[in-house]
Amino acid sequence: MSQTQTARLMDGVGLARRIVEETSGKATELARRVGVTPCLATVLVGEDPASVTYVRMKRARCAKAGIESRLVSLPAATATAELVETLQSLSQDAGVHGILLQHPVGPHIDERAAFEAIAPEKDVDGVTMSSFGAMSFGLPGFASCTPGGIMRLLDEYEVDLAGQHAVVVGRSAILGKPVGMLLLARDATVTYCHSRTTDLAAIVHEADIVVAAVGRPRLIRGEDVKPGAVVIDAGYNPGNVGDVDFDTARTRARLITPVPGGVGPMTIAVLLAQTVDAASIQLGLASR
Ligand SMILES: Nc1nc(=O)c2c([nH]1)NC[C@@H]1CN(c3ccc(C(=O)N[C@@H](CCC(=O)O)C(=O)O)cc3)C=[N+]21
Repeated sequence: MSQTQTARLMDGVGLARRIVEETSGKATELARRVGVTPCLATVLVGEDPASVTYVRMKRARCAKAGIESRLVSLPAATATAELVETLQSLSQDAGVHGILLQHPVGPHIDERAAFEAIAPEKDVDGVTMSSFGAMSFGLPGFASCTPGGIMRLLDEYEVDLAGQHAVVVGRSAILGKPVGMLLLARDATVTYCHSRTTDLAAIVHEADIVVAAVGRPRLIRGEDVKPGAVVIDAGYNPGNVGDVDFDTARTRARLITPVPGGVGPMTIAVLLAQTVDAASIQLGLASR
């Protein structure tokens, strides 16, 4: 008899919806108490079609949640100094509670310098060194949205992390690296893999939890997955294709996130939640 198992899906759409509803309630309460609508400023450099789509999705979700969204569109040729000035002025604008600089910004811009121009208290996307450091040390601050969303999904499905081997494939500043730190903070045993890793498949095969975050379509295949593992696909390749070969991986995994409908909606939900939290803190209605 064939023993093909099918993983349970981790539903990012449903959980994101609940987080956005709760966030919307908090935004309404804030407006009622102090007459202020939480405001997220999104800075977009250039007109990369994928970025334009993501920014549109984020703004639509803000509107639904009662969050004001301010779009600052800059030409692709914008210099680092100009972008830094824009982010500094948004950082000083009392009407703006959260700032998101859409990544990537183009090769001629020093993206790190730009991120660092975001005031930590408005860094609702968790991209600054200050946010990364705070998160790594377990201090108050905002986590990067995708890592934050992944942790909420793992908690929703009651995945035990302590002592478990978590393999993170990818080491980007706002996804792979921080999700590894969050898993470590929960006592997982964390291995980072990346483009220079020798025998990726063998390491992934040892994982109780796999987080795929490299931007290589369907890199992680079913045969690489240890039977019973939890598979989180944080890839967002063109055409809504993840970093995991879903059809083969789901026959071995215990739990798996689909793309679309897994990590993506959670990223936006965490962004909105952190924007309202930032507003509450800035308005003196909550502490860090
Ligand atoms: N500073 C910065 N912060 C980010 O968080 C950030 C960024 N830059 N640059 C680009 C990536 C990508 N990203 C996604 C967000 C939502 C979906 C999402 O919701 N996707 C839907 C499908 C999308 C659709 O329906 O077309 C899903 O997976 O179900 C995907 C990708 C955030 N990013």
